[in-house]
Amino acid sequence: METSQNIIELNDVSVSFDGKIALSSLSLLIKKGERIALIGPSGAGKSTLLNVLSLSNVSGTGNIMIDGQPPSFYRNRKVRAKKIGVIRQQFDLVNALPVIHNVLAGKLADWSLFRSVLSLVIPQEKIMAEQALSRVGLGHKILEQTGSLSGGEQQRVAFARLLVQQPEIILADEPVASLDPARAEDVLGILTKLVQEENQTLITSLHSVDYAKKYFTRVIGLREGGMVFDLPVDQLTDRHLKELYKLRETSE
Ligand SMILES: Nc1ncnc2c1ncn2[C@@H]1O[C@H](COP(=O)(O)OP(=O)(O)OP(=O)(O)O)[C@@H](O)[C@H]1O
Repeated sequence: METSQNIIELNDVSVSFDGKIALSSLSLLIKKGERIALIGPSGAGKSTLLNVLSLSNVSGTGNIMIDGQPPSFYRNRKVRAKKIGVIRQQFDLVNALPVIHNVLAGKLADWSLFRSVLSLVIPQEKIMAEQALSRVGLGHKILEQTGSLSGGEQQRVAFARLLVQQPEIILADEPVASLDPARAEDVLGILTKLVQEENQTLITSLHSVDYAKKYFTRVIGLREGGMVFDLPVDQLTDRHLKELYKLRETSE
């Protein structure tokens, strides 16, 4: 029998900055294994929603439960890192270090400080890093300086780091925004394949509707902090998209 456990539950979540609404009374249930694309015009609240889900210090109102637990349960970095992994557009890699160290940084939450510092000299768990890098097609670049890699390769290093971290939920904010279309497809293809292999839950903000349709199972349209639609990808129509992206009528 299929279990339909909600790994994320948001109830009536609102966030505003200086009185301006960024998220407005958002309620949302997300099941384990879903691949969700957040789409919508600039300023719609996509990044704010991802920040809320990452349990960053976003102040707002409403209720959040991650795998049945409130945010306070995840205050400990180790506990949080096992549940939630984040990929950002700028990858958050240390450019001056070899690739292997950036990949093993995925283990930092597990390791003692001593071991983490030691890993800068004697790479620990090298096999684990090698395996993760092979899975993203970068097994041959393990000792290269991270900053010398292309943008697409650096994003793959960030994925390898997540393979080592093994969070249950992956939040990705515009992971392909800085890549050309061929590399963007390549990177999204790898990310969504890994997520399926690992049975993880993926929530990604995207500007491309085509990528949302091709790589994700569910699409949520946000506009001005509110939800315009929440659909399985195969039910998304041009009418939904027109409504989502329409330019605001001016009074002129
Ligand atoms: N730290 C902040 N301080 C003030 N206002 C903010 C802050 N973060 C977001 N906002 C505002 O909240 C609203 C939602 O922004 P958000 O970045 O979540 O949108 P987005 O959909 O991710 O946009 P984009 O596609 O351009 O990245 C916007 O009006 C934005 O200006």
